[in-house]
Amino acid sequence: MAPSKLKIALLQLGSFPTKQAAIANALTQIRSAVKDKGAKLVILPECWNSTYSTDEFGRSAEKIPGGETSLALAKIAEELGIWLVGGTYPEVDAGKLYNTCAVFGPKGELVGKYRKMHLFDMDIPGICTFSESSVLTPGKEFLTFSVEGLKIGVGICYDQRFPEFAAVYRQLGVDFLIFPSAFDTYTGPMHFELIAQARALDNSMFVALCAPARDTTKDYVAYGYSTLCDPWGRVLCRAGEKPEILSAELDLTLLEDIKKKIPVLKQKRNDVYELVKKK
Ligand SMILES: NC(=O)CC(=O)C(=O)O
Repeated sequence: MAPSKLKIALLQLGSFPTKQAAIANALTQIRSAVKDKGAKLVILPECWNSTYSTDEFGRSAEKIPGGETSLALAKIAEELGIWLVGGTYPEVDAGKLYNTCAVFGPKGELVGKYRKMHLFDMDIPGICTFSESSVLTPGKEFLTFSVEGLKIGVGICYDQRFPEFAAVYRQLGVDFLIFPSAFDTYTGPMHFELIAQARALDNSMFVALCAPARDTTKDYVAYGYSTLCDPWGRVLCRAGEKPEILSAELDLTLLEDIKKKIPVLKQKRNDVYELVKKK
């Protein structure tokens, strides 16, 4: 029988002047999440090993697998025997750049990679203008994997704004949707927690948003406030602005509980409307 609990940790990582220093810090935090908090699944934030900027993507991009970040993450996943959702770092493949999340299993194997599907093109004059689509190529593939019977899906930050995206993962049988994320300090307070709760409740699933810590010396100031919601849409825990290990135990019995008590997933009117995943 599949276990009814799963210990996880969201690492809200601070920023560092070099990629090597960011990797060294991530390895220290991963060890602590596993050894001190007992996490079996560890999640890293969006763009945790470089500056989040369109100029930087090309400079720090690497091959996945094979690049230095992937090698370090694969090694620590194997050493600790954990599942590791490696946050995101820029990937280069056949001359194209992607914002990619690599997932590693307990033998250090690459379980799969997910490339951000919806690129972050926001224009709020005087506050935040960002155009990922000016340098990045969007992904097209969903990524799912299972940990102790729990089916998990991966999205990245801006993807969470698209309800259909999470609904497709629901159709694929996903019960835990993970988004490495880096909202800014304008949209973060308005939308971050609201979206996490909405996606969790819409789909009767756990939702984790794992963000970098706030660093006000950067051009793009990440909001922080990594958040975990349960299938009832309740916030189970949230971080503050600073670096933090946010650890939690998922009570997997809540999945069946809400599906039984509020059976909206069974009551979709597919005779009237329908969501279709292409391919
Ligand atoms: N950084 C993102 O991809 C998205 C974001 O910050 C927002 O939607 O707001």
